[in-house]
Amino acid sequence: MADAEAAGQADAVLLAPLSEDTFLHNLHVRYKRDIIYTYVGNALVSVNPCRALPLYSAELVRAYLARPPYQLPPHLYAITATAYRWVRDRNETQCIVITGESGAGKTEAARVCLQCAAVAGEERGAAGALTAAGTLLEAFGNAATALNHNASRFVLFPTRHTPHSTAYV
Ligand SMILES: Nc1ncnc2c1ncn2[C@@H]1O[C@H](COP(=O)(O)OP(=O)(O)OP(=O)(O)O)[C@@H](O)[C@H]1O
Repeated sequence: MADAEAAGQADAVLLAPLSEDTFLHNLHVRYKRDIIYTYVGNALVSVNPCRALPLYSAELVRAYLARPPYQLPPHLYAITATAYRWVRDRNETQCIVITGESGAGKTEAARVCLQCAAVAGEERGAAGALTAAGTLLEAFGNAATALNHNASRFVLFPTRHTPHSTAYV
């Protein structure tokens, strides 16, 4: 229980009182424990850790795919798994909107979402191919700026088509 409290509130909507101060304090508490994802209702806030954290694996993708939303801690996998289920089960096109200032981690977040979708679709080698394609595009289209040593200087509009004939962006 004390541990859960020390980890902050997983969904900022449940903060009492909810204010800018308590919201930022909650993100800070979680960030100090390497918990970079926090829900705000059905949106996800991600804080750039600026270092590699052991938060990503195919096993974890499968765990998020196997559970309903909100049963596991906030994660990009939960967002992507929910979108994937809507594509698979309801044949509805889904769009994941990722926004933030330069260097916030949008490109990394998009990569995580696409890798999750590749694992979800059981496409062998797709996750690796996506990473390789991203690295190649970034070699031509990225540059260092004051805010980000690897800033995207081009527009990337990844669209993933599934056997269900819907696009996954
Ligand atoms: N989840 C993460 N884990 C570890 N490092 C990260 C993560 N997200 C971002 N970073 C680090 O921050 C850097 C900047 O992230 P990224 O390029 O994704 O930002 P961006 O929002 O796409 O920036 P820009 O709009 O300038 O292109 C990355 O090169 C990486 O070093």
